[in-house]
Amino acid sequence: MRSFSFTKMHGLGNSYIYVNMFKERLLEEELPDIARCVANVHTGIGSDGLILICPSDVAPIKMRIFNSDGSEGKNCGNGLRCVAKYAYEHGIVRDEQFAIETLSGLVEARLFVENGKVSSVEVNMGRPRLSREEIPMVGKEKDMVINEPIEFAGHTYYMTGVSMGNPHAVFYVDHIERAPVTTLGPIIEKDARFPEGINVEFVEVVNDRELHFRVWERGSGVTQACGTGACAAVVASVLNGKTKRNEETVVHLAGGDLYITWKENGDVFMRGGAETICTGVYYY
Ligand SMILES: N[C@H](CCC[C@H](N)C(=O)O)C(=O)O
Repeated sequence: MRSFSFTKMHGLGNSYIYVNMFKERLLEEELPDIARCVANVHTGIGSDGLILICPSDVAPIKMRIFNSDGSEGKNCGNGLRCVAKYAYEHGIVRDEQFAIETLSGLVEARLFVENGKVSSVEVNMGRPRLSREEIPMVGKEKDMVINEPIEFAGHTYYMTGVSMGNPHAVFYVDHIERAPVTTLGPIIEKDARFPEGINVEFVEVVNDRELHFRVWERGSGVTQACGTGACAAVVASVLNGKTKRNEETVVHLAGGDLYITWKENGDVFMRGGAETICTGVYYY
Protein backbone atom coordinates (compact mmCIF):
# COMPACT_ATOMS: atom_id res chain seq x y z
CA MET A 1 0.00 0.00 0.00
CA ARG A 2 1.48 3.33 -1.06
CA SER A 3 0.66 6.69 0.50
CA PHE A 4 1.39 10.42 0.32
CA SER A 5 0.81 13.39 2.60
CA PHE A 6 -1.70 16.03 1.45
CA THR A 7 -3.22 19.33 2.50
CA LYS A 8 -6.80 20.20 1.58
CA MET A 9 -7.26 23.91 0.90
CA HIS A 10 -9.91 26.10 -0.68
CA GLY A 11 -10.33 29.47 -2.27
CA LEU A 12 -13.96 30.60 -1.87
CA GLY A 13 -15.06 26.98 -1.55
CA ASN A 14 -13.17 25.85 -4.69
CA SER A 15 -11.23 23.11 -2.95
CA TYR A 16 -8.32 21.01 -4.13
CA ILE A 17 -6.05 18.36 -2.62
CA TYR A 18 -2.56 19.87 -2.54
CA VAL A 19 0.56 17.71 -2.67
CA ASN A 20 4.01 19.11 -1.88
CA MET A 21 6.18 17.65 -4.64
CA PHE A 22 9.30 18.99 -2.97
CA LYS A 23 8.72 16.08 -0.54
CA GLU A 24 6.44 13.54 -2.30
CA ARG A 25 7.01 11.39 -5.38
CA LEU A 26 4.03 10.56 -7.60
CA LEU A 27 4.26 8.73 -10.94
CA GLU A 28 3.43 11.04 -13.89
CA GLU A 29 1.28 8.42 -15.58
CA GLU A 30 -0.79 7.94 -12.42
CA LEU A 31 -1.63 11.63 -11.87
CA PRO A 32 -5.00 11.67 -13.72
CA ASP A 33 -6.20 8.62 -11.80
CA ILE A 34 -4.93 10.00 -8.47
CA ALA A 35 -6.86 13.23 -9.20
CA ARG A 36 -10.06 11.29 -9.90
CA CYS A 37 -9.62 9.19 -6.76
CA VAL A 38 -8.81 11.94 -4.24
CA ALA A 39 -11.60 14.15 -5.61
CA ASN A 40 -14.24 11.45 -5.07
CA VAL A 41 -16.32 12.50 -2.06
CA HIS A 42 -17.41 8.88 -1.33
CA THR A 43 -14.26 6.82 -1.76
CA GLY A 44 -11.62 9.56 -1.65
CA ILE A 45 -11.11 12.83 0.19
CA GLY A 46 -13.53 15.02 -1.77
CA SER A 47 -12.46 18.07 -3.78
CA ASP A 48 -12.68 19.79 -7.19
CA GLY A 49 -9.39 18.14 -8.12
CA LEU A 50 -5.67 17.82 -7.34
CA ILE A 51 -2.98 20.51 -7.30
CA LEU A 52 0.75 19.79 -7.20
CA ILE A 53 3.23 22.26 -5.71
CA CYS A 54 6.40 21.53 -7.67
CA PRO A 55 9.99 22.75 -8.04
CA SER A 56 10.54 24.99 -11.06
CA ASP A 57 13.55 26.04 -13.16
CA VAL A 58 12.13 29.54 -13.75
CA ALA A 59 10.38 30.47 -10.48
CA PRO A 60 10.46 29.53 -6.78
CA ILE A 61 7.55 27.13 -7.35
CA LYS A 62 5.38 25.63 -10.11
CA MET A 63 1.67 24.82 -9.87
CA ARG A 64 -0.01 21.97 -11.79
CA ILE A 65 -3.78 21.49 -11.59
CA PHE A 66 -5.88 18.41 -12.38
CA ASN A 67 -9.67 18.56 -12.54
CA SER A 68 -11.88 15.99 -10.80
CA ASP A 69 -12.21 14.08 -14.11
CA GLY A 70 -8.42 13.70 -14.22
CA SER A 71 -7.83 16.21 -17.03
CA GLU A 72 -5.00 18.67 -16.51
CA GLY A 73 -5.88 22.38 -16.58
CA LYS A 74 -3.40 25.12 -17.51
CA ASN A 75 -4.26 27.64 -14.81
CA CYS A 76 -6.26 28.01 -11.60
CA GLY A 77 -6.83 31.33 -9.88
CA ASN A 78 -8.13 29.99 -6.57
CA GLY A 79 -5.40 27.38 -6.68
CA LEU A 80 -2.69 29.99 -7.16
CA ARG A 81 -3.74 31.86 -4.02
CA CYS A 82 -3.67 28.61 -1.99
CA VAL A 83 -0.33 27.53 -3.49
CA ALA A 84 1.18 30.91 -2.57
CA LYS A 85 -0.15 30.61 0.99
CA TYR A 86 1.16 27.04 1.34
CA ALA A 87 4.60 27.89 -0.03
CA TYR A 88 5.06 30.82 2.38
CA GLU A 89 3.68 29.05 5.47
CA HIS A 90 5.81 25.95 4.80
CA GLY A 91 9.01 27.90 4.24
CA ILE A 92 9.35 27.02 0.56
CA VAL A 93 9.52 30.74 -0.14
CA ARG A 94 10.43 33.50 2.28
CA ASP A 95 9.38 36.58 0.29
CA GLU A 96 5.89 38.04 0.39
CA GLN A 97 5.94 38.60 -3.36
CA PHE A 98 7.12 35.96 -5.82
CA ALA A 99 6.53 34.35 -9.21
CA ILE A 100 4.69 31.07 -9.73
CA GLU A 101 5.12 28.98 -12.88
CA THR A 102 1.99 27.53 -14.47
CA LEU A 103 1.44 25.62 -17.72
CA SER A 104 0.22 28.91 -19.22
CA GLY A 105 3.25 30.96 -18.10
CA LEU A 106 4.46 32.89 -15.05
CA VAL A 107 2.20 34.81 -12.67
CA GLU A 108 3.16 37.02 -9.72
CA ALA A 109 1.66 36.55 -6.24
CA ARG A 110 1.63 39.15 -3.45
CA LEU A 111 0.79 37.95 0.07
CA PHE A 112 -1.10 39.76 2.82
CA VAL A 113 0.37 38.30 6.03
CA GLU A 114 -0.96 38.66 9.59
CA ASN A 115 0.99 37.06 12.48
CA GLY A 116 2.88 34.78 10.11
CA LYS A 117 -0.28 33.53 8.42
CA VAL A 118 -1.43 34.47 4.93
CA SER A 119 -4.89 36.03 5.14
CA SER A 120 -5.34 36.89 1.45
CA VAL A 121 -3.38 36.94 -1.78
CA GLU A 122 -3.30 39.20 -4.82
CA VAL A 123 -2.21 37.57 -8.08
CA ASN A 124 -1.19 39.34 -11.28
CA MET A 125 -2.78 36.87 -13.70
CA GLY A 126 -1.18 38.53 -16.72
CA ARG A 127 -2.92 39.45 -19.94
CA PRO A 128 -6.16 37.88 -21.19
CA ARG A 129 -5.89 36.14 -24.55
CA LEU A 130 -8.79 37.14 -26.80
CA SER A 131 -8.31 35.75 -30.31
CA ARG A 132 -10.04 32.57 -31.45
CA GLU A 133 -6.70 30.81 -31.88
CA GLU A 134 -5.76 31.71 -28.26
CA ILE A 135 -9.06 30.80 -26.58
CA PRO A 136 -8.96 28.29 -28.49
CA MET A 137 -12.10 28.24 -30.63
CA VAL A 138 -12.62 27.31 -34.27
CA GLY A 139 -13.01 30.15 -36.80
CA LYS A 140 -10.82 32.96 -38.13
CA GLU A 141 -7.69 32.80 -35.95
CA LYS A 142 -7.22 36.50 -35.26
CA ASP A 143 -10.88 37.29 -34.64
CA MET A 144 -12.14 38.05 -31.14
CA VAL A 145 -15.44 36.65 -29.81
CA ILE A 146 -17.36 39.49 -28.13
CA ASN A 147 -21.09 39.09 -27.53
CA GLU A 148 -21.16 36.79 -30.56
CA PRO A 149 -24.38 34.94 -31.39
CA ILE A 150 -23.78 31.21 -31.20
CA GLU A 151 -26.22 28.31 -31.28
CA PHE A 152 -26.29 25.53 -28.69
CA ALA A 153 -29.06 22.90 -28.47
CA GLY A 154 -31.23 24.79 -30.95
CA HIS A 155 -31.10 28.15 -29.16
CA THR A 156 -29.03 31.26 -29.83
CA TYR A 157 -26.84 32.64 -27.02
CA TYR A 158 -24.41 35.56 -26.96
CA MET A 159 -20.87 34.51 -26.01
CA THR A 160 -17.71 36.37 -25.12
CA GLY A 161 -14.58 34.23 -25.25
CA VAL A 162 -11.59 34.88 -22.96
CA SER A 163 -8.54 32.79 -22.10
CA MET A 164 -6.65 33.36 -18.85
CA GLY A 165 -4.31 30.61 -19.93
CA ASN A 166 -7.36 28.37 -19.77
CA PRO A 167 -10.48 28.78 -21.92
CA HIS A 168 -13.67 30.55 -20.79
CA ALA A 169 -17.04 31.18 -22.46
CA VAL A 170 -18.91 34.03 -20.75
CA PHE A 171 -22.70 34.53 -21.06
CA TYR A 172 -24.88 37.26 -19.49
CA VAL A 173 -28.15 36.50 -17.73
CA ASP A 174 -30.78 38.74 -16.11
CA HIS A 175 -31.11 36.64 -12.94
CA ILE A 176 -28.10 34.60 -11.79
CA GLU A 177 -30.25 32.22 -9.76
CA ARG A 178 -31.94 31.12 -13.01
CA ALA A 179 -28.73 30.64 -15.02
CA PRO A 180 -28.75 27.32 -16.96
CA VAL A 181 -25.50 26.21 -15.31
CA THR A 182 -26.18 22.47 -15.10
CA THR A 183 -28.22 22.21 -18.33
CA LEU A 184 -26.26 24.38 -20.77
CA GLY A 185 -22.86 24.14 -19.02
CA PRO A 186 -22.06 20.53 -19.90
CA ILE A 187 -23.26 21.00 -23.50
CA ILE A 188 -21.00 24.01 -24.10
CA GLU A 189 -18.05 22.51 -22.17
CA LYS A 190 -17.61 19.77 -24.75
CA ASP A 191 -18.87 21.53 -27.90
CA ALA A 192 -16.71 20.68 -30.94
CA ARG A 193 -16.08 24.39 -31.61
CA PHE A 194 -13.77 24.37 -28.57
CA PRO A 195 -10.90 22.02 -29.42
CA GLU A 196 -9.70 21.89 -25.79
CA GLY A 197 -13.16 22.09 -24.20
CA ILE A 198 -14.08 25.22 -22.22
CA ASN A 199 -15.10 26.55 -18.80
CA VAL A 200 -18.58 28.12 -18.91
CA GLU A 201 -19.49 31.22 -16.91
CA PHE A 202 -22.86 32.94 -16.37
CA VAL A 203 -22.83 36.57 -15.22
CA GLU A 204 -25.50 38.96 -13.94
CA VAL A 205 -24.40 42.61 -13.98
CA VAL A 206 -25.40 44.42 -10.76
CA ASN A 207 -23.71 47.72 -11.71
CA ASP A 208 -20.51 48.93 -13.37
CA ARG A 209 -18.42 47.62 -10.45
CA GLU A 210 -20.29 44.51 -9.33
CA LEU A 211 -21.13 41.14 -10.91
CA HIS A 212 -22.92 37.98 -9.83
CA PHE A 213 -21.24 34.84 -11.18
CA ARG A 214 -21.83 31.09 -11.54
CA VAL A 215 -19.67 28.51 -13.29
CA TRP A 216 -19.65 25.11 -14.92
CA GLU A 217 -15.99 24.13 -14.99
CA ARG A 218 -14.30 22.10 -17.68
CA GLY A 219 -13.46 18.78 -16.09
CA SER A 220 -15.06 19.50 -12.70
CA GLY A 221 -18.64 20.67 -13.34
CA VAL A 222 -20.29 23.08 -10.91
CA THR A 223 -17.81 24.56 -8.42
CA GLN A 224 -18.28 27.18 -5.70
CA ALA A 225 -15.83 29.51 -7.39
CA CYS A 226 -13.45 29.84 -10.34
CA GLY A 227 -10.75 32.47 -10.10
CA THR A 228 -9.69 32.41 -13.74
CA GLY A 229 -13.38 32.40 -14.66
CA ALA A 230 -14.03 35.48 -12.53
CA CYS A 231 -11.10 37.21 -14.26
CA ALA A 232 -12.58 36.23 -17.63
CA ALA A 233 -15.97 37.62 -16.52
CA VAL A 234 -14.44 41.00 -15.66
CA VAL A 235 -12.51 41.16 -18.96
CA ALA A 236 -15.68 40.23 -20.87
CA SER A 237 -17.68 42.86 -18.96
CA VAL A 238 -15.19 45.60 -19.87
CA LEU A 239 -15.19 44.45 -23.51
CA ASN A 240 -19.00 44.62 -23.49
CA GLY A 241 -19.05 48.07 -21.88
CA LYS A 242 -20.65 46.82 -18.63
CA THR A 243 -17.75 47.54 -16.23
CA LYS A 244 -14.73 49.82 -16.39
CA ARG A 245 -11.11 49.18 -17.30
CA ASN A 246 -8.63 49.98 -14.53
CA GLU A 247 -11.34 50.02 -11.82
CA GLU A 248 -11.81 47.27 -9.24
CA THR A 249 -14.86 45.08 -9.77
CA VAL A 250 -16.26 42.83 -7.04
CA VAL A 251 -17.37 39.44 -8.35
CA HIS A 252 -19.88 37.61 -6.15
CA LEU A 253 -19.33 33.87 -6.59
CA ALA A 254 -21.28 31.15 -4.82
CA GLY A 255 -18.41 30.70 -2.34
CA GLY A 256 -17.56 34.36 -1.75
CA ASP A 257 -16.15 37.51 -3.35
CA LEU A 258 -13.15 38.20 -5.53
CA TYR A 259 -11.79 41.70 -6.29
CA ILE A 260 -10.56 42.00 -9.86
CA THR A 261 -9.08 44.82 -11.92
CA TRP A 262 -8.14 44.74 -15.62
CA LYS A 263 -5.42 47.39 -15.58
CA GLU A 264 -4.52 49.80 -18.36
CA ASN A 265 -1.17 48.01 -18.75
CA GLY A 266 -3.13 44.95 -19.88
CA ASP A 267 -2.66 42.76 -16.80
CA VAL A 268 -5.55 41.35 -14.75
CA PHE A 269 -5.17 41.49 -10.96
CA MET A 270 -7.23 39.17 -8.71
CA ARG A 271 -7.40 39.42 -4.90
CA GLY A 272 -9.12 37.02 -2.51
CA GLY A 273 -8.87 34.55 0.34
CA ALA A 274 -7.13 31.19 0.67
CA GLU A 275 -7.84 28.76 3.51
CA THR A 276 -6.28 25.56 4.86
CA ILE A 277 -8.92 22.94 5.72
CA CYS A 278 -6.93 19.91 6.88
CA THR A 279 -3.85 17.77 6.37
CA GLY A 280 -3.55 14.00 6.19
CA VAL A 281 -2.14 10.88 4.59
CA TYR A 282 -3.81 9.37 1.52
CA TYR A 283 -3.43 5.60 0.93
CA TYR A 284 -3.69 4.11 -2.58
N1 LIG B 1 -11.14 26.54 -10.46
C1 LIG B 1 -10.04 27.10 -11.21
C2 LIG B 1 -10.16 26.91 -12.69
C3 LIG B 1 -9.87 25.53 -13.04
C4 LIG B 1 -9.88 25.48 -14.52
C5 LIG B 1 -10.07 24.09 -15.01
N2 LIG B 1 -11.46 23.68 -14.82
C6 LIG B 1 -9.72 24.02 -16.48
O1 LIG B 1 -9.42 25.07 -17.06
O2 LIG B 1 -9.75 22.93 -17.03
C7 LIG B 1 -9.83 28.57 -10.92
O3 LIG B 1 -10.03 28.96 -9.77
O4 LIG B 1 -9.41 29.29 -11.84
